[in-house]
Amino acid sequence: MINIVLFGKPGAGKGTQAEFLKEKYNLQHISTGDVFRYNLKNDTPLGKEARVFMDAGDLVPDELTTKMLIDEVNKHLDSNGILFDGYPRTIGQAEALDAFLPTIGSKVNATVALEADDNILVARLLERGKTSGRIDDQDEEKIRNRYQEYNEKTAPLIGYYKDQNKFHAVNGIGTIEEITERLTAVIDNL
Ligand SMILES: Nc1ncnc2c1ncn2[C@@H]1O[C@H](COP(=O)(O)OP(=O)(O)O)[C@@H](O)[C@H]1O
Repeated sequence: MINIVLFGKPGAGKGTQAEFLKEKYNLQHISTGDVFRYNLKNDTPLGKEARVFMDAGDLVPDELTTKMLIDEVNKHLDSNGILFDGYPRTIGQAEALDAFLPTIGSKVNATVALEADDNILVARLLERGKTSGRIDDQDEEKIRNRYQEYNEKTAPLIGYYKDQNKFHAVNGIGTIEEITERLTAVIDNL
């Protein structure tokens, strides 16, 4: 398996790029945000637990998130590899992933980050909020809170993966095609 972590702030374009990368490299795309939203919509026990955190723009606690993630990975053990989108988002989650993947004979091969300026990203999210129906995209305060969560809890992962020589960053500003090309240039060189 080749496992790639797609990394970036809220609104950086991870979901958009994941659609292209999963096709190109025949990877299974796992978006924790999408799995949570599915559970919210269907009002499952997991959805009920996650809702209060998600609606506020807070991270869902690690234990709940990691359990869900492992369940998802276990559904796709026969895949060519996994494109992780939205996980890990804390050092605890990264450590959990590094503990879990070897148990299925696998590892994180690389982390690829989409970089963009906060002001551009906040504007993108507010625009998305007009049509997506996502509560967490409709209120600037909730968006700012997601950035605070990112800065406090997720940004330290850059150092975590740099220490493992697995961190690659690309410029996330440009057309969708330009950014896909930058990402594929990195992945093709792994
Ligand atoms: N790995 C994770 N750990 C904790 N919470 C998560 C994780 N992934 C998603 N969530 C929850 O789902 C929400 C939406 O996730 P996502 O669609 O990836 O958001 P964004 O567009 O902000 O990057 C997050 O704000 C958070 O509440």
